[in-house]
Amino acid sequence: MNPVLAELHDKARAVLDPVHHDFFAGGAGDEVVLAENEAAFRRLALLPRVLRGREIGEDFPVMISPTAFHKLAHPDGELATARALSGTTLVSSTASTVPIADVVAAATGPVWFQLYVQPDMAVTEALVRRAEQAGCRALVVTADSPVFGRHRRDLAHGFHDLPPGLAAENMRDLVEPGLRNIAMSPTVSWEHIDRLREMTALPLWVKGILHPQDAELAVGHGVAGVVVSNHGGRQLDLVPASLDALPAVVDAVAGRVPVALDGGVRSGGDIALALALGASAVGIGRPVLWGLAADGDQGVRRVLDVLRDEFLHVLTLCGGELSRDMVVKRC
Ligand SMILES: Cc1cc2nc3c(=O)[nH]c(=O)nc-3n(C[C@H](O)[C@H](O)[C@H](O)COP(=O)(O)O)c2cc1C
Ligand SMILES: CCCCC(=O)C(=O)O
Repeated sequence: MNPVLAELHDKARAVLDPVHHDFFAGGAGDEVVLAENEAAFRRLALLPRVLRGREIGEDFPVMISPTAFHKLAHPDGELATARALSGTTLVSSTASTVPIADVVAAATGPVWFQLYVQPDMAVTEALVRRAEQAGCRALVVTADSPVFGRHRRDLAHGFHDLPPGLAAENMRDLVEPGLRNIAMSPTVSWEHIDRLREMTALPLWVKGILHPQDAELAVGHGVAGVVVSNHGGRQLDLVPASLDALPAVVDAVAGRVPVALDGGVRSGGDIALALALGASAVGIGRPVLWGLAADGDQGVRRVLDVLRDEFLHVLTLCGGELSRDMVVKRC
């Protein structure tokens, strides 16, 4: 892990209510997948190419993955995260504690809207219109959550509601006045993806793909991209590390749409490994929350800056290009 990220996590742990720290840090079940997401990177090595004789560009293929409830981390919540982007894309959660229009207004980079499809499609449509009117550039439908994950740390703390004064603001006054809960439903299907495509011209990504046949289905349903993700180990605690699931999805998609990855990315080297295995970009979840809790927008900026600097350094050391033949197992 990049030491700056470790330092920011230490600082976040010191300032956060332990219940909120554990909400951010925790995973589902025995937290096997949570640990595996990071461990998977340590099992791989990169074989650099040399003497390629080229300067590298400044492209930084990183997005901020959608995470809920930023006001639990910092009083400015998602506004602080949005201010820190300087060109990086923020995927803003349905469960943000700031309305999406305010997130976009504060943003210094593109904002995409992460959508939990609501079984009442009138509610889903109202969310989509809200995201469109706010100026979001894409929708990211989270597909790995037919039901809430069971997070033992939250259950042990009895944490199931936001404290008074905080709410999932995007869920206010949709269809009718008042605040709705975010529903997760096993009835959500590819048919909803088709309906969303008819409903909006925004590019539609699907997040939470692990099985190559689902990647194939996603392409068949006309998505603009897929995100290989296990929700940071917060849903099914039986799945592979997202890095280990990546190559089969990349093969199934075969270049037809971009394939992003999130889960366990903690250094510039991790970004390079994911790209070498075929990811077009990576998403960062918890480290952004640690930066936010430690130091608001400055902390988030620091996370992005150290990852950018480290990634470009690793890329230079690798000869400026990354491909699957450069990845080997450590023995
Ligand atoms: C506290 C927390 C809240 C999250 N909330 C959402 C969410 O609202 N929507 C979503 O699609 N994913 C959510 N995720 C999953 C992240 O988008 C992402 O897949 C995961 O955090 C990536 O792993 P990382 O934290 O190891 O970088 C959440 C993750 C965390 C840690
Ligand atoms: C309704 C909030 C969902 C947040 C989430 O996706 C998570 O905590 O992993």
